[in-house]
Amino acid sequence: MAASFSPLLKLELPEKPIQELIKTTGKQVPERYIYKLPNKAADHSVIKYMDSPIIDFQLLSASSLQGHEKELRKLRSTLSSWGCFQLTNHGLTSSLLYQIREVQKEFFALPLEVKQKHFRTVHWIEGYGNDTVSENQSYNWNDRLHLKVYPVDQRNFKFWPEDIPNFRETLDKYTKEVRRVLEIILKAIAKSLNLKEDRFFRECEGEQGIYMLARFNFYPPCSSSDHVLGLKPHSDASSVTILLQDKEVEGLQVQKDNQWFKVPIIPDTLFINIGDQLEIMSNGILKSVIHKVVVDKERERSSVAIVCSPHAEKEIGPLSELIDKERPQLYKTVKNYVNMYLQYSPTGERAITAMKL
Ligand SMILES: O=C(O)CCC(=O)C(=O)O
Ligand SMILES: [Fe+2]
Repeated sequence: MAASFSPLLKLELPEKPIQELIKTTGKQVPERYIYKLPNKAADHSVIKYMDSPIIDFQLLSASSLQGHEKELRKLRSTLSSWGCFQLTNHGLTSSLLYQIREVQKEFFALPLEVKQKHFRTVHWIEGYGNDTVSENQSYNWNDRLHLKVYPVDQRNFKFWPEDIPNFRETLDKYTKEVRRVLEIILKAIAKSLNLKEDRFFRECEGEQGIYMLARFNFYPPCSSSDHVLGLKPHSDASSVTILLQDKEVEGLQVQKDNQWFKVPIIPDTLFINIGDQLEIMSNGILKSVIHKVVVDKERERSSVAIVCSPHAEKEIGPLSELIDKERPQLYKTVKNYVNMYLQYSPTGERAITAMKL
């Protein structure tokens, strides 16, 4: 059975980026940014660190290596409990990680007149700006730049800053490297579930190529940081998200068994999380992790997420190999899940809940 969509909501975008807002409001947090639910989780001191294992990319990629099978078992176990892990030995050089962080820094440091040439609209996320929310929902304390990076012919250069000389080249290089990692990760995940190695990869790649969106997140500091959230609790719409955290400033937290855990910063690792679409395809074996971002009182924080999804026209649903008597089909099938997600998330509800049978 295919899922149906709720009617379009009235969506709102903040008038100004936070970076501009804080120039005029000083320490006062505007009402619309105050996160209304009890937000004890913003208190770093009482939250433990996530202790999911670190996964070694080299061991995942070569079946000939001793330790490959063990790493696959670790992968399956962490993805069905935490829904995320930190990846080491991925082959992205420190110099490339430095460069992508540098171009990001340069973008957010550009004057508003320049950045606003790349403003997003209320109708679609690509471009510079905050997230849309529906009436009465609070805004995230976060300025973002979203850019389609793959397939290459889908790039919309009007959103790409031309004032930063290395921007295109760096993002292009970064995308290629993340795609390389993504392919191996998707293959390893399939193997870990005893599926054919290319099962998830082909499902995501389809005929049109996997869809990759780069999301540059920038969280200015907020002196009343326990009243705001950089990102409200959410799961990603993606199959898989590959995230480069800030080098120094923590903020990302993940939920497991209704408890929040801080994600530690481990130099040069990538943080990988399962998104809703892989939870659906795996018939609920893999968990699309709920996560949020808290804001630092004094220091700005940045991250670069690459969210990877099948093409909108590709119908997705639980794989037949993962449905049986013990594990009946848990989710409907759907086309353009991202669109469905974008209709639900401004309300604070999870689209994946509507996908359950
Ligand atoms: O900034 C982070 O660490 C997380 C970003 C995130 O969750 C997202 O972009 O979906
Ligand atoms: Fe996220």
